[in-house]
Parts: sequence; C-alpha cells; structure tokens
Amino acid sequence: MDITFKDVSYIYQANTPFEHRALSGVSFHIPSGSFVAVIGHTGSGKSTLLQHLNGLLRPTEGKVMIGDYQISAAEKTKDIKSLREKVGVVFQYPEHQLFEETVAKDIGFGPLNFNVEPKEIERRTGQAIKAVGLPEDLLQRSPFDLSGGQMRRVAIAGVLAMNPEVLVLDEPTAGLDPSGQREIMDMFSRQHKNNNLTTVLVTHSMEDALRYADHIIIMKDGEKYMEGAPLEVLVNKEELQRVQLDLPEVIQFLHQAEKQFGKAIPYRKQGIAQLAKELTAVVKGGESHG
Ligand SMILES: Nc1ncnc2c1ncn2[C@@H]1O[C@H](COP(=O)(O)OP(=O)(O)OP(=O)(O)O)[C@@H](O)[C@H]1O
Repeated sequence: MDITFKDVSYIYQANTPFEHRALSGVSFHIPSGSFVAVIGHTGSGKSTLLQHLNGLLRPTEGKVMIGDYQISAAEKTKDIKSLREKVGVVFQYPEHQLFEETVAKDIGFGPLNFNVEPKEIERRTGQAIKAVGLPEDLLQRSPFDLSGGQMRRVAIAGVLAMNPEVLVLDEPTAGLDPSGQREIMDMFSRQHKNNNLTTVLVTHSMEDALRYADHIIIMKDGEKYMEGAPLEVLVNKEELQRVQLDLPEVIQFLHQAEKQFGKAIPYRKQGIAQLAKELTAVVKGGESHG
C-alpha cells in the first residue's frame, strides 16, 4: 500500500502544561513495495511517526494516507479495524506483550480477533512459526518457558500470522545478540520480498538501513531532515554528523581506504569478498605504479 504523510504534526498532551510537539510538518510519499528505514537521534520523532501508520495516533494537523485509508484529526477514519488488519506493527520489545498459555494461542490471537476461521488460523500459525525459524513442536509450549530470543520470534510470528500488507518495525532487533539480529532482519527482508510488502523500519543501525532499505528518511527534532536513496543519504558524512549519526562502517572504511590509497572504491552494496577484491586491485595498482 502507498503511504503518504501530508504536513503531519503531532502534539502530545495538547492544551495541557505538558504539551509537547513531537512531529512538525512532516511530508513524504512511500510507494507500495518500498522498504523504508526511518533513522534519527533519540527523541527525533521516529516512534511517533510509526504510530500514525495504523491509526494508533492521529495527526494533530495534516493528513496520513495509507492505501485508501485517510487519517486526520478532522475526519473519523472509515473502517480503522480493517486498516489494523493490513498494517502489522512490531513494537519495541514485542515479547512483553505475550500473554497466552501456549505459543500457538499467542500467534493465533490476532487472526482470532479478526474472525479468521480456526482451520485457517492453524495454517497461518504453522506458516508463521516456520517463517521466524522456530520448530513447530514449540507451538504447545508456554511462551514463558522460552528464551528471550525465542519469545521475540513468537511475538513477530503473531504479527506475520495477520498476513499484513504493510509491516511496521520499531527497532525489532534491539537487545538481541548480533547473529540473532542478522537472522531476524534477513527474515524480514525475505518476508518483504516474498509477500510484496511495504516495510517501514525504525532503526539505530546505519548498517541495517544501508543493507535492507531502498529509501531512507532521517528525522531531526520532529522534522524530516533528509530523505533519499541509501547510497545518496548514507554516504554524506557532514549532513549525518549534523544530526549526530555516523556513516555506516563499510562507508567509513572505504573513505579511509580512499585517503590511504588515493583512489575511491564506489560502494554498490557489493559483498565483503567483492570489496576485498576491489581493494586488492587498488592496492596492487598503487604498487605497480610506484
Ligand atoms: N506520551 C508522550 N507524552 C509526551 N511526550 C512524549 C510522549 N511520547 C514521546 N514523547 C516525546 O516526543 C518526542 C519524540 O519521541 P519519539 O519516541 O517519537 O522519538 P524517537 O525518535 O522514537 O526516540 P527513540 O529513538 O528514543 O525511540 C520526544 O521528545 C519524547 O520525549
């Protein structure tokens, strides 16, 4: 589904002494099928922005459009329940929301709420647990007997079992070990491609933004600071430093190599082995030319 923000502002606790403007005049368009990373310093408004995507928050000013749904302060959104069926949100630390007696019931909770038939719930539950890389024999266990990483996967499986068209991910790998982080992000990337999803990821990892996203939105103090293709936005050291963000490590490395060997190696998301080859060629080229 296409996602459009038109001059969206959001004020927490408006008209109280605690009023806080978390978003100011934010506009962007995400075409259906995109994988977008939203990055920005702590408090820049990323989570607030995400919560507009399934109508959990309504803009104080402006308008959010998701497919045919419109969310604004002025009008009531038609059929918000069906919007929530289509937009799956993985909140930060989603395992804190597990509560059922069995893993199967937790994964099937969302579809059950949307009146999906029991046979279909069973089918989706089986599919979702496999998708997150857990064995089916965990289905009858209590989610509270599992490890933290397994609980995270169960919570994610619950979102996948809704068969969403839009996947909204708020730092979904926070607190996992590095191999778990990579597995989960690769799984989201597969889901995105195989199910033709529109994915919006909030992350503090510049590496993940570079590796997985095809479009980047950078937030600063509640405003959109920059947006564009990863290889335009994430290579701009000065602009990133202004919002206290670092270049992704691979870009830092290539900048350093350029300083050292006097020749730039353009980054095109080539893998480590290919980069090593290109770097070797630069080093050897340097040697052979004296
Ligand atoms: N319920 C709330 N009431 C008042 N202010 C809030 C509320 N939730 C968030 N804020 C404020 O709104 C601003 C934006 O918060 P938000 O959580 O969207 O930022 P963020 O970029 O997601 O931060 P982080 O990276 O730390 O998760 C912050 O200044 C925050 O303190």
